[in-house]
Amino acid sequence: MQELLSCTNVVFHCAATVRFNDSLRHAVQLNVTATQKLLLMASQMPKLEAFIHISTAFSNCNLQHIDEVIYPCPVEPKKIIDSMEWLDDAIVEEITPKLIRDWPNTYTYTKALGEMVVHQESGNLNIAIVRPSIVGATWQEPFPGWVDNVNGPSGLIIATGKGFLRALRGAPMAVADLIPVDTVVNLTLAVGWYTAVHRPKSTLIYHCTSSNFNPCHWGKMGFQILATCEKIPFERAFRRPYADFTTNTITTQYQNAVSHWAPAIIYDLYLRLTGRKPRMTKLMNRLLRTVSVLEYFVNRSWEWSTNNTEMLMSELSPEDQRVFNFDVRQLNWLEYIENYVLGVKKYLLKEDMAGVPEAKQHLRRLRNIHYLFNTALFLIAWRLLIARSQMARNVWLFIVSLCYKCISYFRASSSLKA
Ligand SMILES: CCCCCCCCCCCCCCCCCCCCCCCCCCCCCC(=O)SCCNC(=O)CCNC(=O)[C@H](O)C(C)(C)COP(=O)(O)OP(=O)(O)OC[C@H]1O[C@@H](n2cnc3c(N)ncnc32)[C@H](O)[C@@H]1OP(=O)(O)O
Ligand SMILES: NC(=O)C1=CN([C@@H]2O[C@H](COP(=O)(O)OP(=O)(O)OC[C@H]3O[C@@H](n4cnc5c(N)ncnc54)[C@H](OP(=O)(O)O)[C@@H]3O)[C@@H](O)[C@H]2O)C=CC1
Repeated sequence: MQELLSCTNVVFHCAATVRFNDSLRHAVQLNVTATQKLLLMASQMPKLEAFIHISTAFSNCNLQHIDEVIYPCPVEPKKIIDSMEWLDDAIVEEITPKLIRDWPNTYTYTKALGEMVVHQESGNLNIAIVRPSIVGATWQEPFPGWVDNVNGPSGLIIATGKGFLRALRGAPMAVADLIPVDTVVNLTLAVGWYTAVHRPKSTLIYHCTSSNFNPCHWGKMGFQILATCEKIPFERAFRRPYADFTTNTITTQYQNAVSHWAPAIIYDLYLRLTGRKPRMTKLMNRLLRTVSVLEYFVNRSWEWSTNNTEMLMSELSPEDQRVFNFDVRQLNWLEYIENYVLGVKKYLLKEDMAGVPEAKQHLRRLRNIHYLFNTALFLIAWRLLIARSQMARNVWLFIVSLCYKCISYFRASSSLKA
């Protein structure tokens, strides 16, 4: 502690819980109280030049247009911190929806409270806040496509590529504000420099977002994910990668029943019959729970102003603009998404490119199974219908006699020609 206090020049405060479903108590402890404690610690660092707090562009996701300012919270963070000390878990759980109001989860809510704490308790510290949007794999450094966790889109890319995720409730034309992690790091370092050297009078907030500079939509992103998974498939896929966006509750429920639950149940039945432990319904349950917490962000578009970020870009020398590049206008989304999917394959799934021919062969086998299964299903349904309905029987007899007549006609005409 003594060494940290006496030697630290710049604090980059990234630690947080990013789980959307964390209990309010835990999220407050990590995202609000810990921020307060770190500020207190920072105030005892004589050599400190700058304190950079990492928040999220979604800390005010209850608003549609978000400026680079701190918005007031409905309840004072100090009151929330105090109440967590004496309320028991059951009561905290009960009052959570009332406290978080129109924030979709405890994560975004406590990140907003964390910003307010930074604002209120900055004292004489030289502070800035960086708000990244949805952090994705690297764009350039150390190499394209590097990723090390399943947060944000990465987990859903795996689920899509492996053929588990077939439908996602989302708006294909909604803005997908993804930002590569190396861009976030470059901007954060540049903010550290600017805050330490220029010492702005007030706390500046920097939006680290892409949509203002180079917008992309979920439809385009989803399309490129599928195209890459088709070109360079993941190994041992459950089904061929195919997915679509659904737009209302009924189609979502239909897709969940037919495309998610039915194959999982059938596969588990097959596992049971072959003496193995069923696992697909459990996995599907987990996937759909994950999808349900993420889909809020795929159904809406936000606008973030980026005046401070643009100002910072113009303050950097041409050499620093190159080294600490955060200008996403140069980013080619299709190339980026392809590298992202390949990065997921390599760094998360630990799959080698040498396995691609076998993975393609596996997809061809899955396609044949799919055709066979559909044909069998159709024949069974048709047989049942014929057994029960006179009209279906008549249609069937009509089709059979028509086929018979056609065959007789072609036979007769070919023997006449001979
Ligand atoms: C007109 C044009 C038409 C065009 C049409 C074209 C059509 C084209 C076709 C469309 C194709 C569609 C393809 C779809 C492709 C998908 C791409 C879309 C992705 C969208 C993603 C949006 C993400 C938005 C995120 C916004 C974030 C805001 C930014 C931030 O500040 S926060 C950081 C982000 N935080 C997270 O992501 C955390 C999320 N995780 C959680 O909240 C929790 O972990 C949980 C998921 C709720 C689960 O919690 P539990 O308590 O149940 O368990 P635990 O946490 O222990 O985890 C259990 C296991 O689950 C794994 N896991 C965790 N997160 C994910 C995840 N994101 N995805 C998958 N799996 C996850 C975790 O690893 C555990 O696994 P285990 O260790 O093996 O048990
Ligand atoms: N991922 C995203 O899309 C976005 C993330 N952010 C923000 O970026 C920051 C980093 O997030 P991300 O990298 O995605 O998340 P991770 O969960 O990967 O990283 C969180 C970090 O916090 C540390 N941490 C968690 N709990 C504690 C604790 N009690 N004491 C000390 N350290 C702790 C973790 O350390 P350890 O590894 O040792 O557990 C880890 O290094 C967060 O502030 C998040 O809000 C903002 C916008 C988007």
